[in-house]
Amino acid sequence: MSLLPERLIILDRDGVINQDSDAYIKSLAEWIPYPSAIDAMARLYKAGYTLAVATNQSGIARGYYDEKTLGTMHKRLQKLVSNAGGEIAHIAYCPHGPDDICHCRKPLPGLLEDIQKKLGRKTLEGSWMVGDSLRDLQAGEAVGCHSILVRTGKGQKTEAKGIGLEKAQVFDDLSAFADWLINENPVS
Ligand SMILES: O=P(O)(O)OC[C@@H](O)[C@H]1O[C@@H](OP(=O)(O)O)[C@@H](O)[C@@H](O)[C@@H]1O
Ligand SMILES: [Mg+2]
Ligand SMILES: [Zn+2]
Repeated sequence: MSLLPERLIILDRDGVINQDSDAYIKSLAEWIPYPSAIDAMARLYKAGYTLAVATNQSGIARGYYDEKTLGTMHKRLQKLVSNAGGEIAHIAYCPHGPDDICHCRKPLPGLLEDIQKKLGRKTLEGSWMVGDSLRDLQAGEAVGCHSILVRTGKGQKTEAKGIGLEKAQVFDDLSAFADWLINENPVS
């Protein structure tokens, strides 16, 4: 596994890996992955990238579901990616709500710092943060990540708002970003 920061891709979950909902993703049945995203994760892994996930899960603080249920979603995600030949090195989540004043709720960088520590990285400078919301990109930029906005989930709305996207590259979905990273932008 490469320890080069540019070989680390940190993915937002809802709206990037799986369908999002304004009513939150409250159960395994509601967790519906984008098939092309699972395939893209496996392709990136096979191309030598390390994958991690950083996700806000305020639905826990709001009482919509519990950490056990969230765990079933993440077990399913890990299995799907592993069956496709990939692997997720770490899934970091924030269970808090907006009023909990934690350090891990994006746009704060706490989840990414957790990933950095867990993966034993010196820096995230030059790593990739892929999200559908501005707060995902803000969390990444706070620790020096390249910003990748995808148009799935809330991505089209984020793009239309046009705020804070000066440093972002925009792709239709995770698969299109994977194509670009693997085929057009060979990393040393
Ligand atoms: O996109 P990631 O970070 O993986 O997860 C987002 C979810 O936790 C939920 O985050 C909520 O935001 P608030 O937490 O209520 O501000 C809403 O945007 C929901 O629609 C969304 O499902
Ligand atoms: Mg999202
Ligand atoms: Zn938190």
